[in-house]
Amino acid sequence: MNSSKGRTTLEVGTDGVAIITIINPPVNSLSFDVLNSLKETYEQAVRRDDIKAIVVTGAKGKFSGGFDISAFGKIQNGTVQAPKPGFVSFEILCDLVAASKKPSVAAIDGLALGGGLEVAMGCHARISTPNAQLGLPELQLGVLPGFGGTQALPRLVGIAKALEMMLTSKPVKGEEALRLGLVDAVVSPNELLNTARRWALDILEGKKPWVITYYKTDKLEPLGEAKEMFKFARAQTRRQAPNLKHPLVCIDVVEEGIVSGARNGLWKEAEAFQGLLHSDTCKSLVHFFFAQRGTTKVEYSYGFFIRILTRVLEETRSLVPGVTDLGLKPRQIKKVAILGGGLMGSGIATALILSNYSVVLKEVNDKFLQGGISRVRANLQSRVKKGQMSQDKLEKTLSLLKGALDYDSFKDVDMVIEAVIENVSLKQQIFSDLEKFCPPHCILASNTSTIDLNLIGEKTRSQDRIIGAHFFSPAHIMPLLEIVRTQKTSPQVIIDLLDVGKKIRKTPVVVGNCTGFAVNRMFFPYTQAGLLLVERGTDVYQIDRAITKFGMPMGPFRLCDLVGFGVAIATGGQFVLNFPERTYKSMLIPLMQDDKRAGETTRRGFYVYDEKRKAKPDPEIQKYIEKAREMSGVSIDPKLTKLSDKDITEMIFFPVVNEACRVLAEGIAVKAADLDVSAVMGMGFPPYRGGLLFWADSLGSKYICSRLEEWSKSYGGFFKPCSYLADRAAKGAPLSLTMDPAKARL
Ligand SMILES: C[C@H](O)CC(=O)SCCNC(=O)CCNC(=O)[C@H](O)C(C)(C)COP(=O)(O)OP(=O)(O)OC[C@H]1O[C@@H](n2cnc3c(N)ncnc32)[C@H](O)[C@@H]1OP(=O)(O)O
Repeated sequence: MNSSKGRTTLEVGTDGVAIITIINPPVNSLSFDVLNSLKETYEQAVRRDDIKAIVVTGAKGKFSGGFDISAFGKIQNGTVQAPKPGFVSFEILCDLVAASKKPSVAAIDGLALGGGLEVAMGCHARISTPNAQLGLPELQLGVLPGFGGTQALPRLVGIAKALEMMLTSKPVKGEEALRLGLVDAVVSPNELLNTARRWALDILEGKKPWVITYYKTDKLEPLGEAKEMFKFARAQTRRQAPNLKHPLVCIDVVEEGIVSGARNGLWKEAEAFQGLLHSDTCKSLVHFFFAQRGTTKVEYSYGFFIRILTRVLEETRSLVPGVTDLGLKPRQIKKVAILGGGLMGSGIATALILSNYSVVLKEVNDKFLQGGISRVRANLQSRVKKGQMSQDKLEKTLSLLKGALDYDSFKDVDMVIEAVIENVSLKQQIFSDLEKFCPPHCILASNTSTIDLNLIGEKTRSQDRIIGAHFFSPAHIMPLLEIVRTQKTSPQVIIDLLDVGKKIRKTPVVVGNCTGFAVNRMFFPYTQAGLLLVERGTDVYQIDRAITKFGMPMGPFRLCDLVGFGVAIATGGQFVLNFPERTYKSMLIPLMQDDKRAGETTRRGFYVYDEKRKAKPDPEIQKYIEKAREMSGVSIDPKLTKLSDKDITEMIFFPVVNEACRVLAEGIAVKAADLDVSAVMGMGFPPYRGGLLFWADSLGSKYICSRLEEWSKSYGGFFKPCSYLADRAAKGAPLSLTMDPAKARL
């Protein structure tokens, strides 16, 4: 079939129980080699007279993370041939494992996800540890469970719970799995194998039930009730994910099995899996899966190498090039100080204490300090309200937070994150103070979203430990962390912050130092394109509708209302200053702000808001648009008043793609995939489109460039394609093609 990796082993004990172990580090994924080996080993176990019963488990405390996702791409591009439909679900799990005359028990520790759980469900019983995670997350990859999971899970836990687990992709832990009937017992890791062996023998001896999952019916809801559940699930899916087909296909497949029996369901599952595997959605989501895991691999870049080497020579210090390929180990960060208890500072403090870091929160006076601590408490309280945390745990977590009004407690901190207002001289003063009061190993991070880090650290001699830690609001919820490194930031400091980022469950992306870094650079043209179109006659609300239909959580105008016009104007100012040639200077937002329409907080912006914060279009905004149009000296363009949704999407997003190309060309990001992750996690770009540049490449650089050129002739330099984009379009090359590494700014 193919030359993938991994294997299974077979070991027989004196009790006549064979232990089949899946071995394929790091997560024991089910490569074709593993699956073939599993089949062979099982056949052997069934054949051998010295074997009475079978236990399946995974090596090193992990059952299995599911089908090998790296094989998806190989099947899609034809380098590997997919096994025939039903090879795993019928041939291995149904006809070999489940139908065997020897009982099988799955011993589950760590992960049993996707295909991993499907293998376990093929067995006659399952024993797990309390911390094991069991789930079918295939929908997150644009496919459905393809090893029989659509039929097995409803038969073990009921249709309603099975649909929930598949549609949300959320795993359950051992205890909940036991309550649901997904596992038969929960034991500690060191009792796991012995319990499973004994259980298998008990089945053989008739002391425990011999259950074939696919024939089970006791958990299935009656047909009438089931039909209602399918109807409800479809309606909810259409509402929540209108652009996605595969969740609906999954519901159809589950229904087929309920209406026509598990074998028919399994056939439909096998066919549907093959079809979905080749969909654009699956290709995009698989790309995103690996892009997300690739952000922490910040490897050697030639430009960086030269600079570091030069520095080594200059400073005769032994520094080594690269970042994550240097063999450096993250240092242990125990105590972190945060300066500023506003929205950002309190959010960052919340994220840190939730991951057991000791935090000192410093403010300028007691009133502000108490305000900051209350915000942290409120953040935690909302978790209690949602049932994600007990009140007891809240108090324990909060005890990790100490308040401070001076620098006395900074003498043993390992990292400081400054999160005060965006004022250069204030930040410079703070960083000189930090240099005095913090120990020499302490990392000095700033949460600035726009200011140049070299400027912030100008008055210190600690440039090598100054780094940007750019969180997104609300910091305890948003998953992205931009780690901004200057040319002087030491690799060790980057490694340390990457480690903290992962520990607080963020996706860290390392970027270079410039105004707006990566995410805000890409966000800027998003709003600007909206303003340009509106001044020339496109309807505000049609723009927002088209963009939401494309898959963004909200359009540019609803977003402006949410962040507030004050922030929009302040960041806009930075861009006008730094990139004047491509900034569209509209007075629309300042005009509205002058009239105390400043967004959601004032309950009026581009929309009006009721007490429940529900947004409603407001015809009154027309007067501001007319005034802004007059001030810009532009007139309505009839073509722009009747744009299709597709045209709107392209006119808003192609300038964003253009800016992303500049960010790549300048070496602010090292790889296109990092920008894909940043766009999804920082901007809300739909992951099922694979990220900004992956999506752009699906349309083609030539097409994007020609449209931008056409618009730039009619509407000015804002649309002018940058040389990186124009160059790739001329060559017919993808935008994600690796740049010349010598230009990297990292
Ligand atoms: C037919 C079937 O129904 C279809 C399927 O089974 S599809 C697969 C279903 N399984 C999944 O979706 C699980 C995907 N994996 C995950 O969610 C997470 O990796 C995890 C929860 C297993 C582990 O998370 P975490 O500990 O944070 O480690 P993480 O960095 O994500 O992964 C560790 C490594 O394992 C790899 N990996 C994880 N799951 C994998 C899989 N199923 N196949 C191949 N590689 C996998 C990751 O790419 C990463 O590789 P790297 O070190 O080279 O970057």
